[in-house]
Amino acid sequence: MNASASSGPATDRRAVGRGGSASPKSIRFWLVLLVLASVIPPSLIAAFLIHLDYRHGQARLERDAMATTHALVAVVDRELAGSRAALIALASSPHLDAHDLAAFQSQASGVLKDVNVNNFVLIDAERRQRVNTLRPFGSALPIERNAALLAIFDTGRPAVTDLFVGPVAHRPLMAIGVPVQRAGSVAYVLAAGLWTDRLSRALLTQPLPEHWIAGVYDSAGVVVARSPLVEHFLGQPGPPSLVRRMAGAPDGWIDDTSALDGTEMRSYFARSSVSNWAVALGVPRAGMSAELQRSLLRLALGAGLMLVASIAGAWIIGGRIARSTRALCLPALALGRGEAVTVGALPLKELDEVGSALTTTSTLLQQALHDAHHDSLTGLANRTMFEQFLRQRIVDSKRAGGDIALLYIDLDGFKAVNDRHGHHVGDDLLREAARRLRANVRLSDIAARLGGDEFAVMLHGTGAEGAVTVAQNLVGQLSQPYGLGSGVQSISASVGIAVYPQDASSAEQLLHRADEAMYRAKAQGRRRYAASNAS
Ligand SMILES: Nc1nc2c(ncn2[C@@H]2O[C@H](COP(=O)(O)OP(=O)(O)OP(=O)(O)O)[C@@H](O)[C@H]2O)c(=O)[nH]1
Repeated sequence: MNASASSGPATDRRAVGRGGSASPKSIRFWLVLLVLASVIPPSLIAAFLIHLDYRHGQARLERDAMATTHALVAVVDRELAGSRAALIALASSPHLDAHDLAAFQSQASGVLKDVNVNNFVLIDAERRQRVNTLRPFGSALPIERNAALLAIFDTGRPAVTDLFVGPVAHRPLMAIGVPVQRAGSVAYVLAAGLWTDRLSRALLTQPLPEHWIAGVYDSAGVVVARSPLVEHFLGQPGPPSLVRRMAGAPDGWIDDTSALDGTEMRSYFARSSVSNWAVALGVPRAGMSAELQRSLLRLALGAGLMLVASIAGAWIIGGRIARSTRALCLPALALGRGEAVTVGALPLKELDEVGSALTTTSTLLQQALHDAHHDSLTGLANRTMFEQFLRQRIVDSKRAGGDIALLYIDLDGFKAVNDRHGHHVGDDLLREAARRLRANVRLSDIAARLGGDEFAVMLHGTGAEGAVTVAQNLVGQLSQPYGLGSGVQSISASVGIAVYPQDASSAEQLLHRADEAMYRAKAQGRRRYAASNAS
């Protein structure tokens, strides 16, 4: 960018003055604001949508977990139902009708191979175990003490025991008992013993998500089966809050229960209608919100990075815009002082357009200034400009010394050219006279058209003697024939000479003296020069 500027922007700004007291914000401020407005609201909306999605996911998970719990109950029930069917079939054995218990044991042992039962026990009304397939027939067998099985003699209805340690098996097991009805009363209770690892294995085969815990609890809330780690928890009472909750509802869920291994869980549970046992499905609470936290963290990181990158970008772009904008200040101020301004290419289109506008305005202004100070016909300085120059030169001369000679020139017989050949020929003659004037003085001298057919030349650093020489030459040059229009025009010129400081002390006086001298030359017969009276 090129711009001529003689004083700093601060001075000019003071000179121009600014209205209003609120300080305007920088382009960087607005760009950063734009970035914040573009990044933060969408990020908040995204966070809200993620949270909404999480809530939907939670609801879905709850439905899935509840459905899985019921499915696990069905698994347990299926296990028990299979055993009960085998029991009912066996209870109708003809060997029992015949009280042939040896044959019955043999039959029961045969059935064991085909059903998911570990042993059969036959209990008589005296509470004695009469058959136990774990022992050969005839072995000494204990008195049955399991209350749930013994109650069948009174209720006549099948029953499922809680977990107990079998007196023959010597291990934790559960049992299903059915009545063996003979002659309208319960003659025997036939029970099937089930090792609980069968249930745990059944739980293990369920496709549960990682860290989910499935547990089967008997009616007393004792762990009957568990997946995983049943070996650590079998026979232990379940978490008290869960056991209490399970006792009060057929199904549901409970928060804040601690699993037996200490994990914070949300536990979903459902009760089996067959056994009065319950199945609980523990879902770690940490896992439930971890995905939400991860998503929100990812979003926050992404938004943060985007924010930092965008603000950095806005800062850089804002800086470029600000620099380019400020680069227009000096040319604009120079333009205000009337100086010629040329603004080079700028990196931003709009600012480049402003720069071009400044250059164009400067060109127009220079043209207007030129027009205001020059004669439009001849291109010479006009009277206004000539007088300004003259005054300035006299000021300079007063300080630094030196003569200024002023030649006042008037064409002789010009009116006749106009009258005879028309104004356009007169104009051409004036233009040619101006050209001859310019051509016959130094570049440092100033030639002007003062009006009509009157011209003036200011000779800087020239005294009376030099002025006479120039005047003589100009009379000769301007009096040469002018080949214009249809013919050759012959006119002449009269020149008056006045010299500063001997003839005048001011610009006006000097002009006046030269004008007087010019009239004297006319009076003396034209085509000549005359010097001021004072010299
Ligand atoms: N063509 C033309 N004529 C002009 C212009 N300005 C003034 N004039 C004419 O120039 C003439 C000047 O008048 P004078 O100075 O009396 O004419 P002159 O014949 O030179 O008279 P003397 O100076 O006494 O010799 C007038 O007729 C004006 O109309 C112009 O721009 N163009």
